[in-house]
Amino acid sequence: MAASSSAQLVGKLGSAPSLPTATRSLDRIISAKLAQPVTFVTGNAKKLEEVKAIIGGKIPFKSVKLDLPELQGEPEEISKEKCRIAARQVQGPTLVEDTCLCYNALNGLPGPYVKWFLQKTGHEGLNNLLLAYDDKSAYAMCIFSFAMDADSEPITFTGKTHGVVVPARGPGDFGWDPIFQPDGYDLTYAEMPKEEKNKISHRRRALDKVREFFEKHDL
Ligand SMILES: O=c1[nH]cnc2c1ncn2[C@@H]1O[C@H](COP(=O)(O)OP(=O)(O)O)[C@@H](O)[C@H]1O
Ligand SMILES: [Mg+2]
Repeated sequence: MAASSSAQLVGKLGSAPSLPTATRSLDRIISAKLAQPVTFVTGNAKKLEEVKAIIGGKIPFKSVKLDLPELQGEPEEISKEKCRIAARQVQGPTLVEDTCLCYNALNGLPGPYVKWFLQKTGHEGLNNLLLAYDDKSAYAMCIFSFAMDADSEPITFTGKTHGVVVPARGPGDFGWDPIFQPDGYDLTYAEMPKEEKNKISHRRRALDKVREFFEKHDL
């Protein structure tokens, strides 16, 4: 979807012969950049769905399905390292993201390791981790990393949404969505209409920053 909309955009820009010269030359620069869209690398179909819904058509990107190895460490470094590995394969502008669910009572854990906790212990296990604490507050965090190519240092864009961890409610088709209830809502991410989640989510907030960066640098 995004790939085809960027192709349409390139097509549109390329067929504007009646524009003033200054605009035309700017168009040429933009067209040249759009000719090589950003490759969003992810092995997670649900993430891709949301990224498309949030920035599809706004940033020219295509996607490649690839499960990348993840370093252990601080969330920002994990995302950056994912990006370095991905950029070597893409050989061009590369975007990746890593997502964390961070419990305040546990100083940010499970954080980047939530994937393995979810896989091994499910929603119930993720709730049980907080049994010993009154504080059920948490934040969802998404860190996108972007690199122009394999030789450039990735830049990161972080988005956070604060909320509480609750017993699972709602459809279970995306990760820990059923156990995360964002502040100001009576609904978990899973119970909210997709469009609503995409307006306030950690992913949306991070992607707003990615988009600002692309706009600022005329990419
Ligand atoms: O927006 C979200 N809602 C619920 N679960 C999510 C969301 N984003 C990522 N996850 C889940 O959080 C875990 C950590 O994500 P990570 O970024 O390492 O996933 P990936 O390796 O599948 O790309 C995974 O289990 C993923 O499915
Ligand atoms: Mg991860």
